[in-house]
Amino acid sequence: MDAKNFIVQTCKQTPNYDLCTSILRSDPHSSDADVKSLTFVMVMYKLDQGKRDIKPHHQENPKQEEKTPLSSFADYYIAIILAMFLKLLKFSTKQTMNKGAGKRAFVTFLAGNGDYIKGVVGLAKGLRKANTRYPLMVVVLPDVPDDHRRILHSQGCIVREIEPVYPPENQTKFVRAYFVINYSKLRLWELEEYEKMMYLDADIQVFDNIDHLFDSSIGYFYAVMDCFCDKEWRNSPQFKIGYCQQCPDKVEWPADMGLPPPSYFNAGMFVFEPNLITYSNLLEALKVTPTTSFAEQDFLNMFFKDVYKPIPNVYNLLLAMLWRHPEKVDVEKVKVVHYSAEGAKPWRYTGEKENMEREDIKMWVKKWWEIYEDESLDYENTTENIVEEENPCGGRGSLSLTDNTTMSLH
Ligand SMILES: O=c1ccn([C@@H]2O[C@H](COP(=O)(O)OP(=O)(O)O)[C@@H](O)[C@H]2O)c(=O)[nH]1
Ligand SMILES: OC[C@H]1O[C@H](O[C@@H]2[C@@H](O)[C@H](O)[C@@H](O)[C@H](O)[C@@H]2O)[C@H](O)[C@@H](O)[C@H]1O
Repeated sequence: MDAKNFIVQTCKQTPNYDLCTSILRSDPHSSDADVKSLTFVMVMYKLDQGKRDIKPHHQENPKQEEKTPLSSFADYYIAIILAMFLKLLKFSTKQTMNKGAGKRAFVTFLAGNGDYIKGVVGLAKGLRKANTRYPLMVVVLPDVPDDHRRILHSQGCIVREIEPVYPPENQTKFVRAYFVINYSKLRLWELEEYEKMMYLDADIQVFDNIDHLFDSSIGYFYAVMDCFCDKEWRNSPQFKIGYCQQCPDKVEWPADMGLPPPSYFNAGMFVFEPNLITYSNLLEALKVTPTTSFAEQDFLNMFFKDVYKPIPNVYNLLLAMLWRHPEKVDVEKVKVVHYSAEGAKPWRYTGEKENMEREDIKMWVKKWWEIYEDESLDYENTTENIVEEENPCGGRGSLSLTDNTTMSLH
């Protein structure tokens, strides 16, 4: 924000906009000042003006009775100015603090003009039903059509366009060709206006409030451990020897293969802190990292391996766990379901694919549809979209000397 606009924005918070802007613009120091400096300019002007106002009445040798009223007036005058200073300082601190401090949001990713839009709408309604306090941002690639964007807006989503991120040219075939678009998830770290975010794939549904995950300690990357048992892992050393991190004692990792792989997370759900330095490091690392079967998921596991903290699978139940590791699943406690198994996408579900005829799969698909089709969960039918009453006092941060700012000069 340029200095001129900064002065305008700052002076809008004071009781006398015109006086404020004329004072600040008259001082050469204002050209590149921040709010605190602008406040200082204001205070010094007022104090100086106050002395001038008082001076003409001030005789060379004021009579004693005159001196007392004048000095008490000066004290009162200074009290007003300093009260303004403190209020403006508090306002400016809040402004500084607002840059990402405390701001939180869920975020999902949408690419193409296909049917994943239904997944995002379902997710938006599920989060609403779970009474989350936080908004859902949808980062969209340029190929997401306007009508899909309109749908997202109509469901109360924050829609943010991002440019795709592509990995270096490489011969590796991804397990699914479209996984190449998932490298665009790296743009999430650019969202520095937020202090902490929770990423959720569009094929995820949230059935219970998980806001508490935002309170996790900073400096770590939180996600649920994945499973290596699906045939899509057939080219991996883990799959070839029947090893899975979900049951490390079932098939021990052979000593002659070195150390077992570090804990590996599913990249369909994670809690992270947007940060431009991390973002830059991610893009730099991507340039020199050969691509692998699970695309950005493999890359993110490599990049965050030293700060990754596994969280319980109730926060991202991969449906394949129901038949791969049923002993690790407590259905009653599940909060988040990830419809990642082949044939499990609710909006495409036919029940024909392997394991899709299971009763528990049918139950989870039915629960997804119940939310998706619940019109009471549409943004337009909820109280969220009632515009907040304009603050009769002129909005947040308005500077008013009548505020209960008490100050002692002693
Ligand atoms: O055509 C597509 C394919 C994928 N995605 C996004 O990429 C995520 C990961 O893809 P997918 O869910 O198919 O992977 P899975 O979790 O099933 O492995 C999806 O959830 C969507 O958010 C998308 O927006 N459009
Ligand atoms: O681009 C790689 C993807 O890798 C992950 O999906 C995989 C993973 O879960 C495997 O373990 C399963 O076997 C497989 O079916 C599934 O597609 C993420 O869910 C997705 O968001 C995305 O990062």
